[in-house]
Amino acid sequence: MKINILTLFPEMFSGFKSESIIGKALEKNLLEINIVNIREFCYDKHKQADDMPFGGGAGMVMKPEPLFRALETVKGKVIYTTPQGVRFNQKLAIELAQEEEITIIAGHYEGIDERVVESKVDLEVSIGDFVLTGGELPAMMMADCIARLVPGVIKKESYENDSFFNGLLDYPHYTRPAEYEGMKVPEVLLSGHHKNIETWRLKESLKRTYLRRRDLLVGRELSKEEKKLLAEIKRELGK
Ligand SMILES: CN(C)c1ccccc1CNc1ccc(C(N)=O)cn1
Repeated sequence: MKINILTLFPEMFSGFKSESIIGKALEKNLLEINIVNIREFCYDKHKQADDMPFGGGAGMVMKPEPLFRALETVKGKVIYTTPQGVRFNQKLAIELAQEEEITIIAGHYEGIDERVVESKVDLEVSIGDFVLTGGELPAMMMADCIARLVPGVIKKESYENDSFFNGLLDYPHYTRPAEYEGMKVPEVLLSGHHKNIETWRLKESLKRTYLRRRDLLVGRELSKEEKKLLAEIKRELGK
């Protein structure tokens, strides 16, 4: 899979590409992340990437020419990160991870000229209802979320236990020491009894989802076991 990111600030992506899981995945050529510097496509003397808005008003708008030129050099579905977009989520990440190549435009200033959106952008995506100085962090977040779904980037087991993978929030995690500052790890996790551990984890996931994100339970089919555990949870909570 290849992810192109068009940006005026390529240096923002150097750590993202060199460190940790993404860094290793790129080393192993499991995927490709191609950072395209929009500035290189500004052919005028002052390399102007933005200009004043027609109709007046504060702020600047990213010029269409450099973006059209930069888009000529990449392929795949074109995504534009903007507060006006559809909400990014794991489901969309999974869909995008099926693509051979995608291109993400990281906007700046007040955004990009609408003619680029109308004629080149396939999907406007928002990572949440808040405003950032630029689209680079949203682009990085989306690339991270999509990259970890590419086979080989993370171990299959941990992907299968992802929050949202089974439609529930994740269960609590513990590691050594077994007791710290007087706080003990739940006994069942030390028992080596895999079935009991699996049941405890499922119940904790259900409890957390029920308490923190009951909306996630609305659209979700519950297995017989999950229904039983949820009934236990409600009794225990006295709700
Ligand atoms: C400057 N702004 C407001 C802007 C306006 C239009 C496009 C891009 C930007 C860059 N900023 C962004 C981008 C995305 C998100 C998001 N929620 O996904 C938040 N902020």
